[in-house]
Amino acid sequence: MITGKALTIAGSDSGGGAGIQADLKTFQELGAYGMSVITAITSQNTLGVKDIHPIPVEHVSSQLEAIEEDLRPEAIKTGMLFSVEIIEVVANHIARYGWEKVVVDPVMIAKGGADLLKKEAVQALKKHLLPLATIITPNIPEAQELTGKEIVSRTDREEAAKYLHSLGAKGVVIKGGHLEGIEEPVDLYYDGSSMHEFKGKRIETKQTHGTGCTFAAAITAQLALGRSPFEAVETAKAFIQAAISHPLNIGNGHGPTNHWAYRRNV
Ligand SMILES: Nc1ncnc2c1ncn2[C@@H]1O[C@H](COP(=O)(O)OP(=O)(O)OP(=O)(O)O)[C@@H](O)[C@H]1O
Ligand SMILES: Cc1ncc(CO)c(N)n1
Repeated sequence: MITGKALTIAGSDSGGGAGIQADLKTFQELGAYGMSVITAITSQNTLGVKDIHPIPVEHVSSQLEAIEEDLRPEAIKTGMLFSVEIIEVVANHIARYGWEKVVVDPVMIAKGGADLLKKEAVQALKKHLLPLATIITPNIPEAQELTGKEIVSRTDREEAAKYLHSLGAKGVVIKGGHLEGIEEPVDLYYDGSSMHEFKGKRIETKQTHGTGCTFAAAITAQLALGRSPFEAVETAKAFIQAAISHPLNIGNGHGPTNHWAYRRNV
């Protein structure tokens, strides 16, 4: 029976626009039951990240165990994982428990420039987590980091998607929020056999804090509710478009997106 239990394994954003908070709000809006494993606590607002407190690995591990014991998730999402140790413990548990429908958002750098993943942890993410991914959702700078190649053209994006698929990710979405010189924010989706472009309408705004988290969380909620990966990405694109199009205008920096805009159809 599908009950829509969705788990986010990510960092806490005290400002509420990204990380665990964005994920849980998105799960709720899309009708999934939200659960969380917190990997790090960030002191953060729309102006930037002030401090990061990683959670000891033993406690990341015990959160994962508590969930498996009683509330087996139907889809999971990983966000900020911060260190090699946390990546290893998360990947080990996912593999051991046989958790399926895994959305990997390879969070690396916050909008203000803070490192949310240590540089040396990129290899661990590729080695341990990518092979478990149902869908990986890098933005352009993350895709460049994961492939070691500059990404400018559509062909570059296609090659990056194919490379990440060859490392074990069943589906790859190269997000287009950072595409320069291209008017529309096109997200390229590759499922191992065909490429599909999900097109959006670019909104000129600073209110884009947590867009990546929200997008990946929407995919996760849809997978937890039994939708196909294609349908999940399609709905996530509509969800993030609505969330960016109806800004809340709070905070003095990169404000959060509006998580309730999609459901309330404003
Ligand atoms: N200005 C914009 N207007 C419309 N859609 C956008 C805009 N910016 C990003 N998007 C969309 O939002 C989603 C997230 O993409 P983006 O590339 O911004 O992720 P990200 O860089 O990982 O976000 P973050 O690191 O802030 O959480 C994608 O579907 C992208 O196309
Ligand atoms: C905790 C957290 N995760 C992810 C991001 C990326 O948006 C952020 N700024 N903070």
